[in-house]
Amino acid sequence: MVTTVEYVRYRIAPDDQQAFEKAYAKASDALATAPECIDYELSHCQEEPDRYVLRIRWTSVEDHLQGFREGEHFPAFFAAIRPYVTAIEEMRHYLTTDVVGSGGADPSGQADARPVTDAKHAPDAPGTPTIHAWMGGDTALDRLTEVFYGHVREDPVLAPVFAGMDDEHPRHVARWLAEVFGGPSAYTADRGGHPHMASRHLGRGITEQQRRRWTDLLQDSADEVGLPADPEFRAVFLYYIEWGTRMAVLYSGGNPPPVDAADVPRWKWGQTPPWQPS
Ligand code: HEM
Repeated sequence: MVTTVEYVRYRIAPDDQQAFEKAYAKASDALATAPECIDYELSHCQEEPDRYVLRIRWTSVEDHLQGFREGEHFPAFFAAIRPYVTAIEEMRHYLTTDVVGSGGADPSGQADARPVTDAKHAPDAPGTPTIHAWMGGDTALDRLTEVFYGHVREDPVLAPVFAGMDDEHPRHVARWLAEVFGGPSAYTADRGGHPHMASRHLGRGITEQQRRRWTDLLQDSADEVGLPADPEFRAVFLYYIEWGTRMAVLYSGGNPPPVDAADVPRWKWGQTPPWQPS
């Protein structure tokens, strides 16, 4: 399928690069919720470190220029990146050609590439709502984690593990889950991203019994707050939760994976895209 890809090339001085990346982490909230944006990626040049390339896949050039630019998400996006507009060297739309494919590298051979990142998940079809949007966005996630950690505090298996829990913990986990499920990158921008999340589990020695209770209570809470109950959503939700809790156990154990090895994983619908009447 032919797709519209926008490339924006920037030259950013070393002193401005941290602020630039932070600005884009903020701006990406708008991209993550814009129905015209399929996905995006900001890359930093290895040979010439003052160069960056932003790649955005749009549902069409018109959807970008009319839909997004004239829509509700653009003001926040532009406010974040406005200081860098003069640093743009090229901004163009390209159409993909038939030359596309995967390389010969074996992803499973990159054992240390854990935890998985986008690279292992095929993108959703254009126009598919994000999992985050499907489940009701940040409001639904806040409600979910509030109810869930309420149960955790009362649970004989989990209460001791969370005895020192910060009152803000439910909100932080909600922001993490939002990012995993294709919503805003607030956890990365404000909370330290994957390294912070992973390091919060180090040395905790989470047992299988605790892990299983965590997943059970989260699913009970999903029912209680009325998250969508369709098979496709619940399958992909549990896919992440099962993987995430098992990763938490690995991080909490004696030989944890490196905490800074990855970005926040971005879950896609995969085998079970949402069923929508045609
Ligand atoms: C999908 C599974 C999981 C996710 C997404 C998750 C998410 C998180 C996040 C984002 C934090 C850091 C919050 C912050 O920014 O401060 C955190 C901390 C923590 N997690 Fe997990 N976690 C998962 C599984 C588990 C499991 C299975 C346990 C134990 C049974 C656990 C125990 C803890 C504890 C004790 C903390 C520190 C809480 C505090 O002191 O405030 N996590 N988790």
